Amino acid sequence: MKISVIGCGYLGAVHAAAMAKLGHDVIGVDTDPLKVERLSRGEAPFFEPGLPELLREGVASGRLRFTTEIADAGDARVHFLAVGTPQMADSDAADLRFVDAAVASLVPVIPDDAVVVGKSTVPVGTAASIAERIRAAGSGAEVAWNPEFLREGFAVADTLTPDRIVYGVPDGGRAVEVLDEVYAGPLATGIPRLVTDYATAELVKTAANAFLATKISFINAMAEIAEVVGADVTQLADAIGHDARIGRRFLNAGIGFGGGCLPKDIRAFSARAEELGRAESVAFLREVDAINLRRRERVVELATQVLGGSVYRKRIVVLGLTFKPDSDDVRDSPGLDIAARLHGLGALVAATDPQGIENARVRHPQLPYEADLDAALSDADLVILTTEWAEYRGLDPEHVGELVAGPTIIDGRNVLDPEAWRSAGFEYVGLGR
Ligand SMILES: NC(=O)c1ccc[n+]([C@@H]2O[C@H](COP(=O)([O-])OP(=O)(O)OC[C@H]3O[C@@H](n4cnc5c(N)ncnc54)[C@H](O)[C@@H]3O)[C@@H](O)[C@H]2O)c1
Ligand SMILES: O=c1ccn([C@@H]2O[C@H](COP(=O)(O)OP(=O)(O)O[C@H]3O[C@H](CO)[C@@H](O)[C@H](O)[C@H]3O)[C@@H](O)[C@H]2O)c(=O)[nH]1
Repeated sequence: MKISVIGCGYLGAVHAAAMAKLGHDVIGVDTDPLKVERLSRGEAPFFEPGLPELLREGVASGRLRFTTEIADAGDARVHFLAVGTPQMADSDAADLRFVDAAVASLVPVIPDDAVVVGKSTVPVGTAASIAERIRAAGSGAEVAWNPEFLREGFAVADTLTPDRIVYGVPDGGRAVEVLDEVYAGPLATGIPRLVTDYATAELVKTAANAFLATKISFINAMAEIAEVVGADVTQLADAIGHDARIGRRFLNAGIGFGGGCLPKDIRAFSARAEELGRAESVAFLREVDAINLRRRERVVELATQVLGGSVYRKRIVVLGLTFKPDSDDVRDSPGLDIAARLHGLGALVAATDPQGIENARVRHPQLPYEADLDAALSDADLVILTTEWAEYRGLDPEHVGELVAGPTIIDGRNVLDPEAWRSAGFEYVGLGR
């Protein structure tokens, strides 16, 4: 089937390449000419494991093309909307200007039998209002909402073999049939598919991210208590996680969640609930956000403590600037935020990351970056692990001990073996343990 994907960022580029892998004829549309140029050469414009191979394969097969011209996508049967929905600069609400612009550019170039499929994460009510706009413009194109649940770092596998596929569709339309054809490959393997209305589909996505964020803040709240009484939050998580009703996943306490999704999505949900007169229904999400942001302050507090009362002029190496490993994404990254806070307090920060330095530099040009890990560690008074990249988890404490000036490490993700670091002469500080 001929498919277009509008917006080729972390979500859209992967979706476009995955649709080509499923055998479809795909055109990706993005307003950023540099991104389109790189994608057209089969190169990934960001770091995502497995994506370069998929892009190269798709472009070489002739089934995957990219353009800046929306008109080039006019003859596609299905148009996936995958543009960004960031937080507004001056409020918690989602900024829908890219969605609005994408729809406005699309409507004049598509025929009446086209299906416009939203994948971006939007406030509940958006799909219905887009459908209304399309009708008002005199187009017969149908709108469906098909939220995306991929995780960065696992985006390719999550797209090709998702846990579930959700369609929000209008009654009596053709979208279900068309989407079943798009996803025939994954559906044939037995992946659950749920068909519902627009509002439910939009809320499924928002609710999923709200639940995940709540789970992380719950365990971080337990970490705050554990810190006071000398308990170990990782053992607590293991113990409660054995209860299948609770589950161990997403119970890793540490410096909290970041990224281009969970933080802005819970805030947008709160803002939308307020508009709907239901602020109190999700008031707990404000607390989830507050607990999460407190973890960053806590790390600065711990750094100050272990350095004898001040970080001023102390050499601190921050290991990890991306919001999670196996991604170059630094949007709302706790590690980068902590590095910037410490720098602001006069610490001599060495900020390092295997993939994120380039993006971090754009957001925080004032920070000193050091790409070489050993050079970053040299003469440090304090090491802080902020992103659990494999190379940081696998650090040899003896080797690090030879490089640093002061053997103290704050394990912001609780992923290191405290005993191994203590035996190498380090003061090991975990979060909530
Ligand atoms: N990143 C993820 O892991 C992920 C997962 C699930 C859902 N989402 C949701 O998907 C959406 C996109 O997120 P992202 O992380 O890919 O964002 P992104 O910023 O990486 O990508 C958005 C892309 O859209 C392009 N764009 C903006 N306006 C356009 C227009 N009018 N026409 C064509 N292209 C346009 C931008 O140039 C950019 O390349 C968001 O709603 C997000 O919440 C993201
Ligand atoms: O136990 C945990 C698990 C995660 N995190 C942090 O939470 C953040 C988000 O992690 P993750 O959810 O794996 O990353 P994303 O790629 O942002 O994916 C989330 O956001 C996407 C965009 O909406 C959704 O599609 C995914 O389903 C949802 O998991 C990261 O900073 C992690 O370090 C923790 O602190 N503790």
